[in-house]
Amino acid sequence: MEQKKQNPTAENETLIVSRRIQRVSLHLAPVPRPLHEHDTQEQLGLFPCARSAKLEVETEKLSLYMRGKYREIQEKIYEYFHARPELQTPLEISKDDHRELCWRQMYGLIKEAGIRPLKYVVEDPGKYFAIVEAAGAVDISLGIKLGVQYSLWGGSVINLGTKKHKDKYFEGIDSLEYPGCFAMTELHHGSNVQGLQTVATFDPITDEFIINTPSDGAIKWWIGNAAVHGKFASVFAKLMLPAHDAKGVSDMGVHAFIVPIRDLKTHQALPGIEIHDCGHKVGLNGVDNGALRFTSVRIPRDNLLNRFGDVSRDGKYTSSLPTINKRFAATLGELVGGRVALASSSTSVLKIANAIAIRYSLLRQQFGPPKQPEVSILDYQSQQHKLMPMLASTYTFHFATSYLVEIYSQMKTTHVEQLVGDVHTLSAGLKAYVTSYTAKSLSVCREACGGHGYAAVNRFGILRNDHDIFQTFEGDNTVLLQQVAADLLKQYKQKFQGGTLAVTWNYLRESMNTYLSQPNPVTARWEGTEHLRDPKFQLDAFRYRTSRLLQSAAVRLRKHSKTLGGFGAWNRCLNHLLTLAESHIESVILAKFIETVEKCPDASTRAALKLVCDLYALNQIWNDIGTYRNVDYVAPNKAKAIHKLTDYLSFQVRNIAKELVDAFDLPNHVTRAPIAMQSEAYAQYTQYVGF
Ligand SMILES: Cc1cc2nc3c(=O)[nH]c(=O)nc-3n(C[C@H](O)[C@H](O)[C@H](O)COP(=O)(O)OP(=O)(O)OC[C@H]3O[C@@H](n4cnc5c(N)ncnc54)[C@H](O)[C@@H]3O)c2cc1C
Repeated sequence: MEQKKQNPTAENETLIVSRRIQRVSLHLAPVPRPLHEHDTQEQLGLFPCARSAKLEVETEKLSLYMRGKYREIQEKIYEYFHARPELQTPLEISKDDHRELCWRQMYGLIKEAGIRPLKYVVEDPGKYFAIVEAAGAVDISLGIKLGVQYSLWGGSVINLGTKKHKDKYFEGIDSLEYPGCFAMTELHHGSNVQGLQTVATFDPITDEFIINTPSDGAIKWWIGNAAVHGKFASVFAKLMLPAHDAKGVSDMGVHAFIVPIRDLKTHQALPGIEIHDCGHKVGLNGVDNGALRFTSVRIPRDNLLNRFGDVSRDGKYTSSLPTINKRFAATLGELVGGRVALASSSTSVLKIANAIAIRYSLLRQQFGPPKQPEVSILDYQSQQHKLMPMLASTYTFHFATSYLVEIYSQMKTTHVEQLVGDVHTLSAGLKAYVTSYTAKSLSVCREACGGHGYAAVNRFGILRNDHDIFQTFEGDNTVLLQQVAADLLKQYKQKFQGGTLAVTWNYLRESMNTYLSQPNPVTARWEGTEHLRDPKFQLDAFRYRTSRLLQSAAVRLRKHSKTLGGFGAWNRCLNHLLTLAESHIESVILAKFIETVEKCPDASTRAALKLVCDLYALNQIWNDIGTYRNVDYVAPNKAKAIHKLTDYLSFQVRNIAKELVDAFDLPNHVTRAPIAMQSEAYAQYTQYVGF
């Protein structure tokens, strides 16, 4: 076919356009990385810039910077299970066998490996969370079973009780002589704890409390450790005192009581206590969840966990806190440790999933240029798009949850009051944000590994099923995010009343003012890489979004409450409030990551973390680009530049993905999936199937 002749100007223009496209595509084209050393980039038609863009990362240094002082205890746990193959959870296992195995795993950790979790709950909470995280990496059921025994049952005794309770129960709980449960949820009430119906009525004649389940709706449900192993339960019930006129009783609100549920020697259920098994679950079948009904169960008055409220021998109630609501808030406030543990354990699950999906994607080859070797699937832009921002998020979560652990530990060991609000809101927010993200990512990882991702031995199915409930227990995520939003609105109100802000909210003081001024039309057009990779631009953008959401939520709530009342107005704005809470958590996560990057002493590690941080930040901004465009915070040219740079950063992160994943320090006997065994992957996999 005869080619049309172009005039010289048109030819010039075509040349210019094609050069521009070529320049742009330097950032966008998938850059296959040959697995065979003899293949050169040129043979594969690669861009020369690709390799020079690769950063040098020393895995060991990066890993040290990340894991710091808790590396040793985690390695001890991994080693313990590596040396005891009979304690590894097989893929196919019945519910009852899994429960028994999970008990033996926990027993082994305590009795053989000599780990004393409750001691750390008190003295070094960071170490305790590291133990739960490592145990969860071995089997998520084990991590949760430990959490029930030490954070929930042990934590309630330590944090809600007083010296007499610690003296009597500490050693038994730590050594597993006193396995116990945390019995809060009922058949009819989970999230709404103040709606619980179980009652504990004081009997002044015998100096006892009588625990009763007044209706089927009040049966304690989902109680971990209750179906098989528990001997005690901390039972949450409404405390009822005989009224002064001896007619009827007064409801003093929800309190916690230690109730023995099984005989210490015979292990039989005690009189008045009916125990049933909640049955087979979607996951976590190593944990024995049970249902409990109490019929006139008598316990000594001393069994009231009396830190925030007490009853004297003559039936008088005393408390340092003036109202039921304040006591309730103080009681629940003491239980945030469970959320901290879930946020860091969820990050650990995400690391395992990342490690499997990325190692496999580096190894797996499909298609390639004509007559050339096939390329690794991680060289496809689409695969990078699925996995690299996720890897960046995993890093940000690691440092954000480490920060949470740090301030939680500070709060517990130094009793600094100022930290209480911060820890409460950040633990609720991070638990909700991280667990929701991980739950979604597990499906993405499975899909990213194609058919082999579906083999149970490659772990995604088990991780997904076991982890899924992280979104619900220790506080449903939607409910927890509302606590974050409520706290933000409280802080917002205080700002205008000149009050002080909690540490993590301090940024609002400045960014609210920025929000009230119009976005700058000049900076809205800046698109240079240096500007887009400037932490100030990134953090300002995150905080601007949060401030804007906060300001508009406050206005809307005020408007709707006039006609709908407080409850109705809240519900009318609920989705807005949830977005606000997530946006705030993202702002905190980014701020912490930027700080971590800046503090890193080693230059090459810092450069790698900076790259990861930029990808996290720009990807988030791109995900919310509609919001930024709507208010002209970002002009169209800048939006395009952000998109291009995000893809390019994904590609750069891909180039150090192996090192980033190796720095998680997860040995093969912990990741376990044959497809994650790098050069051994296919051999391990075929061996598993029986070849
Ligand atoms: C495997 C497992 C183990 C558990 N272990 C224990 C244990 O050891 N001890 C214990 O006491 N409990 C335990 N639980 C219970 C758990 O803590 C509760 O399931 C959880 O608190 C959520 O309560 P719920 O199930 O009543 O959900 P609901 O509160 O009924 O929530 C159902 C849905 O309604 C939505 N919703 C509820 N309220 C609101 C609102 N205000 N605004 C918007 N949406 C709302 C939620 O987002 C959710 O999607 C366990 C549960 C499971 C499944």
